Amino acid sequence: MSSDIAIRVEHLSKCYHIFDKPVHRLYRMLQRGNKRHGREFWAVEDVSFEIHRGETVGIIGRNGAGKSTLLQMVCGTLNQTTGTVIVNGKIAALLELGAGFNPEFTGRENVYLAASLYGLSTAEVTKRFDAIAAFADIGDFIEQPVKTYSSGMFVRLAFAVIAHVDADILVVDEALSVGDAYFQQKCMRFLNEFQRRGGTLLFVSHDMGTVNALCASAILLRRGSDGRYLCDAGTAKDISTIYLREMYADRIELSSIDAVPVVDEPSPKSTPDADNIVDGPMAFLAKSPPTRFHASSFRSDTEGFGALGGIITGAWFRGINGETLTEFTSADQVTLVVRAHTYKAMTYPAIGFMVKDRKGQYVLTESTDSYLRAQSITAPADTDIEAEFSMRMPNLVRGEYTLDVAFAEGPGLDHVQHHWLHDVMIINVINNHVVHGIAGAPSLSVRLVVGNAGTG
Ligand SMILES: Nc1ncnc2c1ncn2[C@@H]1O[C@H](COP(=O)(O)OP(=O)(O)OP(=O)(O)O)[C@@H](O)[C@H]1O
Repeated sequence: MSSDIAIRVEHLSKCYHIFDKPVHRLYRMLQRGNKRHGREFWAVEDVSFEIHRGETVGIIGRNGAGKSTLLQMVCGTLNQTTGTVIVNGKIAALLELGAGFNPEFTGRENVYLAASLYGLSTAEVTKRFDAIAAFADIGDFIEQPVKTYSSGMFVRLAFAVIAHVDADILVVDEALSVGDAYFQQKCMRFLNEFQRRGGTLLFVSHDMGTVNALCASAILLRRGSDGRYLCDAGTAKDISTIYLREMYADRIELSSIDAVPVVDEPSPKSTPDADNIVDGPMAFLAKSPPTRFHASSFRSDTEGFGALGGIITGAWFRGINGETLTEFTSADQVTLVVRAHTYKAMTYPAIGFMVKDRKGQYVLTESTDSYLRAQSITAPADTDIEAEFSMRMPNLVRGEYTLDVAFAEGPGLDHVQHHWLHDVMIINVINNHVVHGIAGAPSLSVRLVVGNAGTG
């Protein structure tokens, strides 16, 4: 196999035997495969593809499409019925909660057990144990049997192990990333670094935004309308477009079958809300509902880096009366204050912030640098500096976000990063009307004119 191929799958299939009653499985075993009992179910059929080293590939398909079955065969934890899998390099996977763990063993014992399955010697695990425990960050639970763990703790420990076994290929099911926002950001940083070092990543996801953000290419598994099993590979953009098109095509079919004419509801014409009627009987105007935000307090014990000529010491949202805000909306004028402290005299001190979504993508960033560069600001040693960013927050899609803050010195790209702190604050966004993309348009009003469209 060419040395730049990490995985080659050829005509791979998996057939399960389904039995209506448990006893039928026994009959079949006793009668050496007599097919009278049970029936065959092909979970994966005649799949072929190649993945190059260093590629990040999204594995997509609806529930039951065969993603886990395929990847378990790729990882060697499930035998195929037919076909071949060739893997070039060490592969580690986070596909099933608790796979490779013994529930009766403690977290520590399971680290040794799981890492040994990836070929690490006891001495090698001992050398890495502290780093694994620090990554998992589950405190004293590391000495408890894993059967007492929450699913979040399981994932933390399992991810910590696969992050420390020097895998060349990682297989991660996004559905298992059930950790909190801090842990999720830690995993995303690890995966970004793994990609940067040339690792090959297979990422199972149902979220096309994530697939497009993380992956260059994707593989789509499904059964066609004629019942044939299909596997398409291509760019993430093309494959996610096929997936969404097919999913919505099905929904349109369903809704047209299910649609029942509604006769009792008032027609738009008779809507009694006079505020909605602007000009003419068929024009409707609505105000965009504000998005609600909840901001946690500042946390300084998070991961960070920098030359430490100064440090970030605080960050909070402030209202127009100077009060600290934990709850606000997109309609409110708010100020994000970021405070730093200098340990040395600085020329051009600059402070910036970045709001990240759960996948680690920056959705909102700002810095004092581009606004204040011309003003040649200096700051003596041992001084507090505050940056104030006054704004209205955009209508971000519902979810959990985190805030990174950074303190640098020097203009533009020619700067020293003194302190970059990850995830100093969690920002929860409650938005019931924006469901796609990153944010809703900052609409002043939304109007629908029925009948006279185009007349002004
Ligand atoms: N041990 C088994 N015996 C019989 N059928 C099985 C077995 N394991 C999986 N299947 C079936 O194989 C099909 C593919 O399952 P698989 O778990 O691979 O799908 P998936 O794409 O990973 O789904 P999801 O997105 O829900 O995790 C499903 O119809 C499932 O019911």
